[in-house]
Amino acid sequence: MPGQKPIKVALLGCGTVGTEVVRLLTDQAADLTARVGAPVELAGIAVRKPNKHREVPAALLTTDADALVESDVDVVVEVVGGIEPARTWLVKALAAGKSVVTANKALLAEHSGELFQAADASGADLYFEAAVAGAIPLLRPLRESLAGDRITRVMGIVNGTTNFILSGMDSTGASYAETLEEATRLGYAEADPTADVDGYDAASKAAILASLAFHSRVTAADVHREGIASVSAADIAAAKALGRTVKLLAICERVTGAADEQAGAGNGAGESISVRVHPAMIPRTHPLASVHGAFNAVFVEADAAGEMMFYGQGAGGAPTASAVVGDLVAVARNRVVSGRGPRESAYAALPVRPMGQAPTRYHISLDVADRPGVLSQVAAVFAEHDVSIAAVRQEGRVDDASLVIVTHAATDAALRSTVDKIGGLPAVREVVSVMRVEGEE
Ligand SMILES: NC(=O)C1=CN([C@@H]2O[C@H](COP(=O)(O)OP(=O)(O)OC[C@H]3O[C@@H](n4cnc5c(N)ncnc54)[C@H](O)[C@@H]3O)[C@@H](O)[C@H]2O)C=CC1
Ligand SMILES: N[C@@H](CC=O)C(=O)O
Ligand code: NA
Repeated sequence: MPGQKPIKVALLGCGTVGTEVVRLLTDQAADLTARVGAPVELAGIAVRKPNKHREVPAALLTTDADALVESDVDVVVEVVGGIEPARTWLVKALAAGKSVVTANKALLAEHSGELFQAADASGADLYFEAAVAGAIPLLRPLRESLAGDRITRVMGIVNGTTNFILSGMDSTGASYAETLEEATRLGYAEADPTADVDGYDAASKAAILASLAFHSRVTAADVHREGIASVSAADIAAAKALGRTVKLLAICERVTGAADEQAGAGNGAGESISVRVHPAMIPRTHPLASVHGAFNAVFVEADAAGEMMFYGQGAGGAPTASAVVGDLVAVARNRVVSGRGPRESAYAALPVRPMGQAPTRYHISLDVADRPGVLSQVAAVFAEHDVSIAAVRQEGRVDDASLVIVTHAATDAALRSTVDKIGGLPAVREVVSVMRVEGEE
């Protein structure tokens, strides 16, 4: 490409991901030039403390991110994280016609409308493959490859830190604190790991996935969220005893039917969506059960394509940088040919169903008095709430018994009321574990 004007890039942030972005841009410079059709040139790297970045060229470092965004760059790559000042930088860059590549799921899950509007107004590109499931190509397949199909469900493990913790607790019996410390050391956890363990990170990713899958604008506030802090060793043991394991799942489903309209949740065409993040027991034979450590995996179901599974590294500096640089190549190539990538597609505007109306299944483990009639008392409470029982297992001990009940699908509200009432029965000594069950009929 002799004589071809370089594509100038501003890099905002140089931490776990940013350092690897610089390394890939340096190591792969010749190949990237060939793929883009022009050299890709780092014009500057905005950091907070330049003396802490000996691994990148000192001449490129600046503490003035605003000036770098306003300079004559073509693309702004943001790997700082958080809402502000990232939001202001990116809106400014897009408004000025600069393309943006970001890994910032928290920002996209709250402000994608504003960012896409700014991109549309100026004709710039907004790409964010790294924001969900790190290295795994997932958003581009949803936005582009499956654009001709009708997606019905997206379900997966999208947070590496919590999967690392849950797999560790399941396989080695390591403590929660030990595994979290290790995940932070390996660069998987967010700057504030409560975003991971409390499910905020997965909820942001679920919002992004649901928006793309269902052509609707879903924000993090629309996502029902439960983290893993309440998952106990007893839950893991109860799961194991029944051939199951516990995973933090992000589930985005298209829900159809007259029930939606009756509940005032539909869109007039009988469709709504359910978007939720919570721990769930899945069978050990389910493909998601074999996803260990910080790996991510996402199942996508579509009418014509059927079932697909995307699997790979969802966190860590180098894997995430792979997705960032892949997006950078795409937006740079678009600029070379004066083209544009796909825009936001939120035309379907499907409403999000409240969690209370979402159909789920429960696994309930109880410590009960071992005397005649207890099982029928418990069963009566299920019947009263119209919750159907799929399986019961009872193991007697000297003067008490362990009772495990698995339900059929029922609304979350009905299941919660059932568990509350059962906990108050005199014959029930303790509700040992309550967890949703996914991945089985
Ligand atoms: N680490 C991972 O595995 C993944 C991270 N991400 C996302 O990538 C982004 C970056 O993550 P990490 O690299 O892990 O974070 P990090 O905390 O390692 O790096 C962020 C960098 O931004 C710098 N920074 C903060 N405020 C700044 C400011 N005002 N001006 C200039 N620089 C500033 C910090 O000093 C730090 O070096 C986040 O949005 C994160 O959610 C996405 C997927 C995976
Ligand atoms: N903290 C996140 C990093 C990637 O998004 C995770 O643990 O998955
Ligand atoms: Na990805």
